[in-house]
Amino acid sequence: MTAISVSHLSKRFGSTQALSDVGLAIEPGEMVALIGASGSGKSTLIRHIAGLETGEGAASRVEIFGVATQAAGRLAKGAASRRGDVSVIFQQFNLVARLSVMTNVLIGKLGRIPLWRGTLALFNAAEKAEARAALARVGIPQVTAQRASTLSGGQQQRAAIARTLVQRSRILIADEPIASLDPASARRVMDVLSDINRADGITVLVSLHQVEYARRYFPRTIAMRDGRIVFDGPSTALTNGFLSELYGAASEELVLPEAPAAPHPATRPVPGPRNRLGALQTA
Ligand SMILES: Nc1ncnc2c1ncn2[C@@H]1O[C@H](COP(=O)(O)OP(=O)(O)OP(=O)(O)O)[C@@H](O)[C@H]1O
Repeated sequence: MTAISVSHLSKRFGSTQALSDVGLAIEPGEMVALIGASGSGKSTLIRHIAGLETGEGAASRVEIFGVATQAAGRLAKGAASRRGDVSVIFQQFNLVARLSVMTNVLIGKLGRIPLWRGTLALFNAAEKAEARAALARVGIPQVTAQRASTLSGGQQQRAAIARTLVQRSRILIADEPIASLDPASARRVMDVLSDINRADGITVLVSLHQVEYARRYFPRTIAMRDGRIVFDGPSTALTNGFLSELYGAASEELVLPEAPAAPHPATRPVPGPRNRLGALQTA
């Protein structure tokens, strides 16, 4: 059964056509990159898949594991119960700053931020052990008792991933999770996402600006431009030459300057000097 199915999804904001007849299908256990220049519609598509917005048009439809979460511009009955299957990590605002990391992770058990905020008393020992194990799994066991506001950007992303593990969602969607991270932190976050995809079979969809990360970590890439999907296939096909064909001048936003048009740079060093994150070093 398909994990994420989107068909004929369109969305307009005023005069901006943010999504135009978008269709895609992602199978369980896939790890898929969603790339595109700024404003191409990545976040809007993610919000629709997550059930945070509804599309337009009689034929528009989003299904999660075969169950419609929205159709013809309306949230479907039972959509709320499907939300637990999908965790979304945003670039910022993933954690409640003044709560401990532990509490933030345990919030995954509730699926929402509790009104009572700030107490661990409602969780039992097994749940706390699960949260600790999740934090160890993402490589930050030492921050368990710290306030979320004290974490670095990369640690915040990893704590958000730990919360997803505790929530036991079958689909993890991350919207630009590495956009504001230094290259080493970005790689750690990507390594954690790869690990939970491979080891736990969690379906992972990640939006990115930088195609180098898509090539390195994702077997499949979906590329958007002006609200449309312009490519959906193996990331190895996204050579710099092909990206230039797809995006024209906008490809500069996606490709490291001077990066080689290698089919799979994971096997080759990338000598590109800097992108907006800084120097991207090879692993
Ligand atoms: N709530 C909104 N109101 C008006 N316009 C919006 C709204 N949300 C998105 N848009 C517009 O829709 C288009 C797609 O935006 P979206 O945020 O999906 O792009 P994106 O690919 O995620 O960009 P970025 O990489 O910069 O985050 C943009 O032109 C944006 O300005």
